[in-house]
Amino acid sequence: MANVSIIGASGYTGAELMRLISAHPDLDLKAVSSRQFCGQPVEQVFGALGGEVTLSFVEPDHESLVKDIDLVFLAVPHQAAMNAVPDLMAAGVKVVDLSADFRIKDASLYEKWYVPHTCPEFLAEAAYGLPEFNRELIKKARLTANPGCYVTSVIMPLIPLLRDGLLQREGIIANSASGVSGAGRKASLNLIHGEVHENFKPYAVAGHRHTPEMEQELSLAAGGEVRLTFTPHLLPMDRGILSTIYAKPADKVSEKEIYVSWEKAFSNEPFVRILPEGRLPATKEVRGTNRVQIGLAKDPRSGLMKIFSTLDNITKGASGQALQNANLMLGMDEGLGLTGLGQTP
Ligand SMILES: NC(=O)C1=CN([C@@H]2O[C@H](COP(=O)(O)OP(=O)(O)OC[C@H]3O[C@@H](n4cnc5c(N)ncnc54)[C@H](OP(=O)(O)O)[C@@H]3O)[C@@H](O)[C@H]2O)C=CC1
Ligand SMILES: CC(=O)N[C@@H](CCC(=O)OP(=O)(O)O)C(=O)O
Repeated sequence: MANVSIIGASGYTGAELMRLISAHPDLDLKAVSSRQFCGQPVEQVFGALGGEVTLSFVEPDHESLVKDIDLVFLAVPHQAAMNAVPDLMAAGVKVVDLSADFRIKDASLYEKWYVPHTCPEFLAEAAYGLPEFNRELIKKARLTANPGCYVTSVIMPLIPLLRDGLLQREGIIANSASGVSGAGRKASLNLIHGEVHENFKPYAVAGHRHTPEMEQELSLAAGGEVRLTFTPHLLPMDRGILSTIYAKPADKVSEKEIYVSWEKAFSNEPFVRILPEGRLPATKEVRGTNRVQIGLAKDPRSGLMKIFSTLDNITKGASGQALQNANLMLGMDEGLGLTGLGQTP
């Protein structure tokens, strides 16, 4: 049994962590923070957790979030996370950070896309929390940087193919669409029902901040620089991401070779499913699960490979993956608390 706490538990990823941890056999959730709901019982804010999570929210600096705690989930916006990390490290707790603050290894690149980094001394030791490719580092880490939601959907299918030299490094295009919960639970005019419902639109087209994170991990896999074109879109749904990725195969590479590479990388991975030829992923099939589903089709006219990847942005895109990482860091079975299936219609 291990004791855990959540800083930023009144947001979407924090609430999902509470939902998942309440079904985890070996984690005891001891404290959860929110400034706006401080003092209120969790079930008053999230009715769905009634009877399961009996805690009340505390301020983010409350000692119960750290004292006798083995691992803290930081489910706060970037910058708030890096402000908290030095004290958490000094207190000797393990941390899974769901924000972007420790994902990008180069502090100047981070500053270009986000804000100046205030504790770059922790960047080198932070494990990049994609267990399918980084399991051994995560097991030993005291700080894990949980990947971005779009990033997980895009790099999961591409890493093995770039490692195996099956795709050209130039000209990869990823078009992704996300449900609105990807933007968090804060109020914002462009996220109200009247703006989002019955609407579908691209955003951040000049450059989304997940681009450098994707390029960092893909370049590592390819052993050389990868530059990709990424365009996010806002979908009128609450959860889910579907990424459609276009890539040029390396000389004469067939679909069969792509499937063989995926089989090699993922056959023992419980949370990655490669769909058989002819079947394509759909967001509902992974809703509420920790799974990524991946499909493939070759365009016979252009010769491009079309790769389709779907996940739930809140689960495998954030809190489910965070729990998978926490299980590893605490020496537990990686899949504990994460076995749920998606929806049939
Ligand atoms: N939503 C998603 O699909 C994904 C989100 N992420 C990342 O996960 C993190 C959380 O996202 P999400 O849950 O969507 O965000 P929300 O906006 O829904 O929630 C943010 C939480 O952080 C708390 N918070 C905000 N500012 C501070 C602060 N300065 N100090 C302490 N607590 C603070 C808020 O509560 P209160 O203000 O009451 O204290 C709230 O509980 C972000 O870094 C996000 O980028 C990553 C992948 C996917
Ligand atoms: C729909 C939507 O708005 N999605 C968010 C997802 C990014 C996110 O959560 O970003 P970090 O974890 O990298 O901070 C966005 O595009 O900003």
